Amino acid sequence: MVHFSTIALALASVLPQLTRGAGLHTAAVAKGKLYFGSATDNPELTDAPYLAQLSNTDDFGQITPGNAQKWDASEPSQNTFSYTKGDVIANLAATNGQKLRCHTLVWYSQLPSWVSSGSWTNATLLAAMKNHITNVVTHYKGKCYAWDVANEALNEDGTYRNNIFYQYIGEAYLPIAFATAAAADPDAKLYYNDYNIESAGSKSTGAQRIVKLVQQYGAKIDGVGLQAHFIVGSTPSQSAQATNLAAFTALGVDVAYTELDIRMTLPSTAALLTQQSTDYQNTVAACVANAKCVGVTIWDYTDKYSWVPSTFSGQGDACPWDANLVKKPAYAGILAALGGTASTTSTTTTFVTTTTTASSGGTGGTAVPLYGQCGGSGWTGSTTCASGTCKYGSEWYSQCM
Ligand SMILES: O[C@@H]1[C@@H](O)[C@H](O[C@@H]2CO[C@@H](O[C@@H]3CO[C@@H](O[C@@H]4CO[C@@H](O)[C@H](O)[C@H]4O)[C@H](O)[C@H]3O)[C@H](O)[C@H]2O)OC[C@H]1O
Repeated sequence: MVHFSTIALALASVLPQLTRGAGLHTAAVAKGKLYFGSATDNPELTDAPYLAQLSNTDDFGQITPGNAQKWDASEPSQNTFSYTKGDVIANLAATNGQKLRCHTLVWYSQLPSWVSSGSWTNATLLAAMKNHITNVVTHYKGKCYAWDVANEALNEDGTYRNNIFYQYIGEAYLPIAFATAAAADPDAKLYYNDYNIESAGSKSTGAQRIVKLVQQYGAKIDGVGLQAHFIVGSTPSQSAQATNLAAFTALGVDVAYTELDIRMTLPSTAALLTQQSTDYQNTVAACVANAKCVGVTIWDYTDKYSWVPSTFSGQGDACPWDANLVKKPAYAGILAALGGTASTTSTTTTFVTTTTTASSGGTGGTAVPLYGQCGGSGWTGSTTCASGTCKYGSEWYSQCM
């Protein structure tokens, strides 16, 4: 049996576009994207190994605060602003040289009770919303690559969610929110962000309607964030996602996957992990194929800190790194979509996958996946792939070369 590294070296010598040893962000940039990133949250930043990997700019060129900038955190009582937690993550991004995606200004959830249960009129809620946006965006002015200005304004059928803002202000709250954010930080990219808009349908059409509404109002909207909280085996196909992305970008806005994770019903199996890898690969490949898809953010990188188990009972293992910070097959799927190749670090298993041409000239051609260097933390059994199989947890893999 020929060891995979022999094959990889041979291919690399005739395939000049291979990006040897690139991590996710490095590979994404090589594909013309601005970043590959991860959400994070303040409590987990005390976990040194977690923080080290989050700060690894080969994998992550952008971070997003998962909770620290939400209304309940940033303005817990009216006109009293709290930026301590958000500043920790903004400063981490600056220290690491990572972009910061800022999340989120106007959302029906995680509102302080003074907003959600307040006694409002059209004028008072409008003033409170504008005051919130102006203060928060001004505080972070110059630090946010992008703001999720409005989050989850739609029902599944594409109609407006009957949130407190819609009740008192009507649909105008959306363009007013965008205009207010633009006035406070003209350089930040301003996004509408939602889930279940990743393939064509009523909700995606509703999000396109919001883009046009904001544009018709004369306010700035730069992009649409597709959260992409997917389920293993039910993730939209690459072509369905590509078609959907094109419908947004035809409106003149950027797109980004902003909260990607792909959960499964536990316990995980080798088959589920393999399907999860395929689902991640298809999603990232859809972004790669659209020139106006600027990047992909995963909603935290490790199962150790994923929001999924606490929200969806019996489900989890949604991230590309497991709870021991070991890369799962999903990592290889993402890297394959980004055209990256493998490296091996001293602390984690890294998969070898490349998608490139088989022609000596290096143009055009067929995808050539190279799977799996077995070995490293989490792997047992044949850790060198010498026998053609290796074991992760209780499951054997047969993709080793
Ligand atoms: O610590 C966590 C935060 O991480 C968490 O962040 C939010 C998570 O996602 C966004 O909001 C959720 C999006 O998914 C919705 O459920 C969907 C229901 O339809 C299904 O088909 C789909 O697969 C599901 O994803 C949730 O209902 C939303 O809450 C939001 O943008 C993030 O801020 O927030 C809670 C904290 O405890």
